[in-house]
Amino acid sequence: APNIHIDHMQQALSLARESPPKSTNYRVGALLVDGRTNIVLATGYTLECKGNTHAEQSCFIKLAEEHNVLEEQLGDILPTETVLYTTVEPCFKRLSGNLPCVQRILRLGKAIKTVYVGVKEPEKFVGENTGRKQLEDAGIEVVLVEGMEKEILEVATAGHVPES
Ligand SMILES: Nc1nc(=O)c(N)c(NC[C@H](O)[C@H](O)[C@H](O)COP(=O)(O)O)[nH]1
Ligand SMILES: [Zn+2]
Repeated sequence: APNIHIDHMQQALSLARESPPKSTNYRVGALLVDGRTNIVLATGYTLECKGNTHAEQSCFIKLAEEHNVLEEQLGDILPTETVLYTTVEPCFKRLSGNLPCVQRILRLGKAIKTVYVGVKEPEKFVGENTGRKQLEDAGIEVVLVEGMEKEILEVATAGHVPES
């Protein structure tokens, strides 16, 4: 039977393929979905929105613009069972120093209850990603969607120089 989570993760992977390759980040795709209706509320990919933006962040920026609110006010707008799909798990630290997506998700915890991820973040940039525990400690469920790891990582690292 078609798995709705695989369907959404495949859609997120298609979005990731739109991201311009860069050696200092990953090409990621993300979706915000209404968990009750499975309606897609927003899509995003790395560097979609202006500046050095992440896929998850681009979803939030676009929705905030659409509803004419600040990003941190989206908790009042989003359905209370909102689900985030992201091909690579949300960042907990960014080498750029920009606000990590785990923090962006935590402040929307009133609405975002579940995060589906395609792969854990590789340790290349910031070592082990400890974001999953931060989300779970805040009552946000993090679920690994299995089976797409290889293609997600190929897309994510397309901008990287092959390891010598
Ligand atoms: N989940 C996730 N979505 C993204 O859209 C993206 N690019 C990353 N990447 C995580 C990686 O740790 C950071 O890209 C580096 O730490 C560099 O930080 P910047 O991206 O320059 O802020 N992770
Ligand atoms: Zn991020």
